[in-house]
Amino acid sequence: MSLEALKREAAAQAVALVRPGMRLGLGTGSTAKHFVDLLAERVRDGLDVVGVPTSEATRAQAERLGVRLTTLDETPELDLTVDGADEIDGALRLIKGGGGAHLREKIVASASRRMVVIADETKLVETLGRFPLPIEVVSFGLGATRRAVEAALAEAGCAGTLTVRERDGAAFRTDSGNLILDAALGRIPDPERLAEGLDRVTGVVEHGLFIGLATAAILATSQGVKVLGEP
Ligand SMILES: O=C(CO)[C@H](O)[C@H](O)COP(=O)(O)O
Repeated sequence: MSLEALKREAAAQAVALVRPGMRLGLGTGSTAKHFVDLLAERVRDGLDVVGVPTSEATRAQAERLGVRLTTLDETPELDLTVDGADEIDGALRLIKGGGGAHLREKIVASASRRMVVIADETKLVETLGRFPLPIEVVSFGLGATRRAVEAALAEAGCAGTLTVRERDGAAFRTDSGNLILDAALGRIPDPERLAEGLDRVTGVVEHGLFIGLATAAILATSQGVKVLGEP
């Protein structure tokens, strides 16, 4: 099976968890895109749900496909968020933000009773950190924020380089207009400690470590679907 087929399979399993009347968080990325596609098919068949998109890209896709949308202002509590991830460990800790949407993704997941991660098997790791950790920062004071982030990384036993994310030769801007520092660390020995350290840095808007948020992960493998946690 191709990677794309595995992602779609994980998305299909997650769509099966959706019940009429649910308030959903709609994730961002290529795997979450399959989920929104498949959800829209069920909506066309009469399923009544409402969703909060985690990015402008997901908003555009859901609107185009006729999935009814709301906001966290109108609907501050959600039943289920389904989203992809860049890395998942056995304790359901995640790295997210490869698409630069982790700020809204974390807000939406935090407002949700359950967060189910969908991914292909390549995302499951022993130790987080092979994927560069995205850290969203405000552009004002970037040099000082960068130094404070480096100190937080060192304090948490991480070594590596920080790169300002670019796209098409210019600094990448998130949906909220901020910059992203990608931290290439190789491994993160203590994700909780690093998350706490980064949370304390003024100028950091949000980082891509999701700890204690995912309640389950649906991982599509070439041998079938593997589920971690309680979906
Ligand atoms: O966190 C994300 C976006 O900010 C995505 O969920 C993550 O990058 C995974 O994307 P994909 O399903 O395309 O591999």
